[in-house]
Amino acid sequence: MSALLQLDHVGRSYPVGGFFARRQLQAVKDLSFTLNADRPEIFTIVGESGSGKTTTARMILGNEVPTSGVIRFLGQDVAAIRSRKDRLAFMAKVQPIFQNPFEAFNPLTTLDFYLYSTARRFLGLRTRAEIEAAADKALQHVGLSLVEVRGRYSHELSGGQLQRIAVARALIPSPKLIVADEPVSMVDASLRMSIVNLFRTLRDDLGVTIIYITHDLSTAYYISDRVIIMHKGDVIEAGDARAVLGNPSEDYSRALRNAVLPPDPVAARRIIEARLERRRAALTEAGT
Ligand SMILES: Nc1ncnc2c1ncn2[C@@H]1O[C@H](COP(=O)(O)OP(=O)(O)OP(=O)(O)O)[C@@H](O)[C@H]1O
Repeated sequence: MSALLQLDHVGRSYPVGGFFARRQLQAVKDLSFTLNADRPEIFTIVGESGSGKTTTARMILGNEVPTSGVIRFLGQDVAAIRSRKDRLAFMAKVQPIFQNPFEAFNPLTTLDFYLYSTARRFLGLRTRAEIEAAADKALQHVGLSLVEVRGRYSHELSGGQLQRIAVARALIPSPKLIVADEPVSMVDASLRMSIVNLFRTLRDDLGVTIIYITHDLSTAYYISDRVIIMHKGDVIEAGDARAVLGNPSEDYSRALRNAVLPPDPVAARRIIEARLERRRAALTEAGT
């Protein structure tokens, strides 16, 4: 078996109470797992708030360096990637999807711009026709098309549609791994299943492995192949998703149920409205 991603006794601690303080908060403790390069899967990390999920995602994406252990992507130590060229090559293969699609896109920039600039940056495309073809192809994979998206702004679309566009953008460089950190918690409950179903399609049709990070036990149960459950930085359960999530032990299943975030599209809208307002005010003040 060749490993796509290997976490080998990975830990991450932070000083508590100031930089020179002796106490450390162990956000992630001794985490090990391997994703197989030959078998795309949906690998889910479930856990209540503060259990270390986002810290793990940030380390896998190379945005945070482990304080112990090593993360290897296709055999390469992620923390040791230094040059701009190597970093770009890594980012092409490992793409993130973030929680809040309303924050991922600048409200004053049309959405097609993000797709075009990703195609230019990662694929090195230069002509308008090539760039548009790459954007359209990626959008088709998520059930959209360039005709539907061209010239539109984030506030014109729902959270579910925006998250699809975020997935399309991530697909442009043909990644091997997508790290999706709470990708449906800001999406209307009725649209969540369609987004997680999309992850299945990406796994099956494009051979992309997905690391799906969530509080949401129902979508986790529905789409995951394997799951780990984290609690205060530790993995307290790991294995086949049906076995682990179908039969969780009392304590943590209760803790997780309590931790499930309500769908909050209203809050997401409020964030975007406030950002738009701030930008409009700044533009007016600058006299433009
Ligand atoms: N940069 C940092 N400095 C100090 N402590 C941090 C930092 N990042 C995370 N932590 C702490 O590490 C712990 C794990 O945080 P993390 O964000 O990884 O958890 P999580 O499971 O993703 O939670 P949530 O679902 O609320 O995002 C928390 O106690 C958090 O406060």
